[in-house]
Amino acid sequence: MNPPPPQSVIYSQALALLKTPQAEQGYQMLKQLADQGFEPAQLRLGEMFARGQFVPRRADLAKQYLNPLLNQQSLPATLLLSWLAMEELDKKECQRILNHYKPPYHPKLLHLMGLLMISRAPEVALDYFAQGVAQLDLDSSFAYLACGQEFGLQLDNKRAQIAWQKVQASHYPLLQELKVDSWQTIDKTERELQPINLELASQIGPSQVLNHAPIVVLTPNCVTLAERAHLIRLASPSMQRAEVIRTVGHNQGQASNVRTNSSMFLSVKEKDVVAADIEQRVAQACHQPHENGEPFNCLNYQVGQEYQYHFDYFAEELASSQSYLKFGGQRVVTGILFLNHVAQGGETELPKLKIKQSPVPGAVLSFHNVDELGQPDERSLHAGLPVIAGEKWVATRWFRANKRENH
Ligand SMILES: O=C(O)CCC(=O)C(=O)O
Ligand SMILES: [Fe+2]
Repeated sequence: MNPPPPQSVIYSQALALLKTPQAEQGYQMLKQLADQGFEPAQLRLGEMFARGQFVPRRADLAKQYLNPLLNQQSLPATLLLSWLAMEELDKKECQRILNHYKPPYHPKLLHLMGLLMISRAPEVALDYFAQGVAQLDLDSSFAYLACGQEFGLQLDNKRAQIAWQKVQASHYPLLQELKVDSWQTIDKTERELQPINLELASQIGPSQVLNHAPIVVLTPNCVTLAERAHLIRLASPSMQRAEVIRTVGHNQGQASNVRTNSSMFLSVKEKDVVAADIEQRVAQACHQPHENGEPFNCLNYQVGQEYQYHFDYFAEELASSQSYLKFGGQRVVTGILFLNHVAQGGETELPKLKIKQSPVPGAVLSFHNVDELGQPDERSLHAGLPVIAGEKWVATRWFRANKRENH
């Protein structure tokens, strides 16, 4: 009798089957391997349940498969578990997972841990980025310089030089926001990394009220330069010509002249622990429950591109709106996070309220799309005006009336 094929062979067969009509068989093979303790299968199944690939999304099952891998110092398991914890607003658990991973740290982890700390304790974040720079990591290099600049921190001469060489040779987003002569550099001795502490207070605001009834608010300083660059980097690979869900006379999801920019939802496929953290800050700035929010819709406008006057609420008279309304109800509040400085044009205009807001990098503009009775409010009419010079990046979050079931 032939010996059974090695686990790695069964594993490859199972993965191949997932993409065929025999997906169920592939899933059962994976499950068996995972239950036998085969780590690649545990990781793959954990990721499938975390992201809802091939199977319905189930955070509890994802955790069941991924948690044992923490003891093996698995980087992907650490990243997935910390992202799930952050999505569930469980900062303590996120902290526990990240601190479970012991040095030497992977540069990707150093970068993400730094980003999680930057708006809470920038000097702690800087130490994480510095170690990423020592490993010649591009993301950490940008974040090191950006963090030093934004918070007026002193950088190590050698590290700053290495980081600058690295980013200069790349097309890093927001590179032009780095001001080469603004870093204070000295020779610094290496400091030990402090454990991640996500409970430190993070300050948002104070907000500026642009209109009282209906309320329109601008909240500056919600997101740092390094975080803005990170969001753009996450969104970039999947940007495509924007689709407008509902425009009268257009089929749902069809590309439209109302909106000439490109867009993507930063949903479970692209999201990471940092994006999940920033989502929560936007919810805070909009005074809305995080659970009611859709994932970020990231928009990019090149010169001449715009998003013409429109409403964000679902028009109840349209049949297509009913399916959107079923999961969470109406889009009651819009929060627009400005990700960069636009050289000219690109203002967000609410013409009925006489508001024309130029993008303020890192700020959130929020307004209500419904009135006190929850009915669509036409005063929320708005547009993203054409970009005249430069380009424009925003990340929009729409908050529903209720919790969204299928996040
Ligand atoms: O880009 C803007 O200023 C407006 C974006 C917008 O209206 C939206 O995302 O719904
Ligand atoms: Fe809008």
